Amino acid sequence: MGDPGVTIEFSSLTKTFGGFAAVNDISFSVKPGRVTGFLGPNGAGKTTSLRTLLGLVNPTSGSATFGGTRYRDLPTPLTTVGAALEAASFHPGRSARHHLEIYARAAGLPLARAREVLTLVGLDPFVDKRVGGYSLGMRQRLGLAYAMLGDPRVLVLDEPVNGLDPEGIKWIRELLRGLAAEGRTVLISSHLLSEVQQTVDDVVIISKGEIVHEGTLADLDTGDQLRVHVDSPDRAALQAALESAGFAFDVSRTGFIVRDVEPGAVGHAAFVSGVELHVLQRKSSGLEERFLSIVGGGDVA
Ligand SMILES: Nc1ncnc2c1ncn2[C@@H]1O[C@H](COP(=O)(O)OP(=O)(O)OP(=O)(O)O)[C@@H](O)[C@H]1O
Repeated sequence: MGDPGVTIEFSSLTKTFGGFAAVNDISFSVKPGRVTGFLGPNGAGKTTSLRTLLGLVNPTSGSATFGGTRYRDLPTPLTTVGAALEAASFHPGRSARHHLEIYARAAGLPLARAREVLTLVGLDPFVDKRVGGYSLGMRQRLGLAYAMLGDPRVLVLDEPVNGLDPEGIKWIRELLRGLAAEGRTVLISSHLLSEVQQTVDDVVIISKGEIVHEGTLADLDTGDQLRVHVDSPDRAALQAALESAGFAFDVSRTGFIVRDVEPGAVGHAAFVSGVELHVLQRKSSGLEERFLSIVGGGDVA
């Protein structure tokens, strides 16, 4: 795109509703050229943060800006920021093309742009169908088409993967990665890390209105704890072997989960104690588990 791109800045943003802090003093930035996942359980404060960013809610204190400019002060909002906050907010009686032509006209864009973005999101066969008959996944695509209308440098999408089938998830992943590769800033929210983990470069995790983690997806991965599942026909002997090796472990229904060691070390400890093993396995990456441990289970609304 040949420009430096736009950084989204949340700076000490707080939003209270009648004394309750839905968002409490959050600060983070979202860089251009990357897809950033804004993650947290239901009720964590994601939507409130995004609505404040888009000027739909006034902050109690602090700010959320696009390179220092508030949404409402942007000279041409539709060509700077494309947003999709709710999948279901389109009039059911109108067609997708009708909707987008109205928005295109209001923004002074060529009407043909409506058809172009509908084609981009794969709704071409349905452009003249009433939106009322659309599935949730189709409404998601329509929301994305609306967001893309002004060919914006920034995309802000609330739960864009929700309602999409596996093929749709793969499609949106490729689309968003392509848009970021063009130097755009892409911010997407989700309550599940697993839903967006193949899409995002960076993650910002919010829980109970506060930022509890900010970094690359890779940071989150390497922070993962190494765990080994081990079991023996003689569990008492295995437990004694683990204790004498000084390992930290938990007893599980299916044996023992040993923490912070390689499988080889566990196997060796069993071998020197003469204990037969029938399970010796590194536990899977557990990125989602790490996410859940960071959000501390969160208050699920
Ligand atoms: N207008 C409002 N008045 C009072 N409380 C609100 C209002 N909007 C949000 N809240 C509360 O603020 C908290 C954060 O809500 P928010 O919708 O931002 O969370 P979220 O992370 O987007 O969750 P979800 O994924 O369920 O939308 C919740 O406890 C919610 O009940």
